[in-house]
Amino acid sequence: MGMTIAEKILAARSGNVSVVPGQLIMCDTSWVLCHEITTPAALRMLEERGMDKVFNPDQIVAVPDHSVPAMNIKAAKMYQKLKSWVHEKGIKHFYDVGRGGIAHVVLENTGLVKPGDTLVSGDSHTCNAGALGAFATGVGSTDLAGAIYSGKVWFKVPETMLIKVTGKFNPGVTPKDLVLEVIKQIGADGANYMVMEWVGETIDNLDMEGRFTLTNMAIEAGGKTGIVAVDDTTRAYLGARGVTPDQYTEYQSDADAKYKVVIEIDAGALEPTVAYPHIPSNGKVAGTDKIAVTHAYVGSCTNGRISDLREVANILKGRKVADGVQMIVVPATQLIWKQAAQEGLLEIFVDAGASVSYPSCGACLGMHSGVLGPNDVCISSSNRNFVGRMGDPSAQIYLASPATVAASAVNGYISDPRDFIGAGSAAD
Ligand SMILES: CC(C)[C@H](C(=O)O)[C@@H](O)C(=O)O
Ligand code: SF4
Repeated sequence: MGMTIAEKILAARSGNVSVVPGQLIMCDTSWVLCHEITTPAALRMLEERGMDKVFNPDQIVAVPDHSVPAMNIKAAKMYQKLKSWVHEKGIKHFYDVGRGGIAHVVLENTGLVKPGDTLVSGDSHTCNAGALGAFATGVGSTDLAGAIYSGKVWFKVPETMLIKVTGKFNPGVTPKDLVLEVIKQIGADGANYMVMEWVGETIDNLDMEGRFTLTNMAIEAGGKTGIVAVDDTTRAYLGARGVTPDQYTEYQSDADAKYKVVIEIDAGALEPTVAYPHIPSNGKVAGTDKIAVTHAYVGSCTNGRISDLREVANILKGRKVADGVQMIVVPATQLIWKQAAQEGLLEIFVDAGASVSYPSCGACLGMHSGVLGPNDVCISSSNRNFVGRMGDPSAQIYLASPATVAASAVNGYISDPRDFIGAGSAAD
């Protein structure tokens, strides 16, 4: 029987000729990604059992990102725990504060995770790396501890959902709008424990940044991970990071692979979409209701990349953030921060009256640098709008593309970015 890309990777990494959905397998993990929030608990589990070792320090990547630079003593201690472990175990892929940023985005750029690899981390957005044709997923602290110790992790082989996307994005419509529309259609549990495999001419024409936005949000539909097959775009992206095809294995889904669900989307019919509180599946067309905002947030592992910042700058250039709106822009990594500075984007943000923050998760999950107060209303380019996600439980979070966030920041209420851009900009 034919297999999907994900099934082929899981078969290869578990030493099986083939696997079928539902099968329990023990897999080798190519990479374990560690940040300072969930790794300390995993390390404590290992220490308490006298199992304080790592399977291979060279297959572990450590990036403190959520609560850095530390905003309180507790956060400082978690950071210290990660850092001292990294030094003790000789983990060389360590992207310290000032050298990294948001772990998932840092990882994209390192060239470490390659097509055909397996990656686990104690973070639900690990699915981000699936855009590279890898099987990447978040696990709990116990499985994380097991992976750190043994380099192995068990999985129930997931079913796969096929998402076929055809047509061309209209100006002002972006991959974020596509993924919000898919989640709206299938629901926040619509892909429960499934791999979301993205195919079709629209995906073929999409750059890697856009693909990462799609795979990143698989978890918001309950997905085990998202995945995109390797093509020339992937090869070129990896090539630019010094990774050549002889260093990885490309898998493609068989023509007779079995899919649990197939959905089809016409990208040309998409509109800028906003997920209303308090669930990412609550999408409506941007500008449907005139909702005043107090905060506008551009950042996160979903949409804090250079192309996102360029879209924001396109709209903010020569304009001002509305009075009464606090706009925060967070380039996802140090490299992106530097590139944005070189391209003059940071200056555009500052001239518009936006605050530019240092690379971290920060306000995305309400930890620091922009925590929302009672009844605040935030339009955010991140991925979750749950109650209390960014601060006070009475705050309202609306999710959208960076372009929609920028348009809303300028108007002071949730707005359609197409009102700000002519044909041929933003998504082109
Ligand atoms: C803190 C971490 C465990 C969490 C996750 O797993 O996703 C965070 O990154 C988030 O986005 O909510
Ligand atoms: S940026 Fe937000 S969603 Fe991404 S890992 Fe950090 S907290 Fe989680």
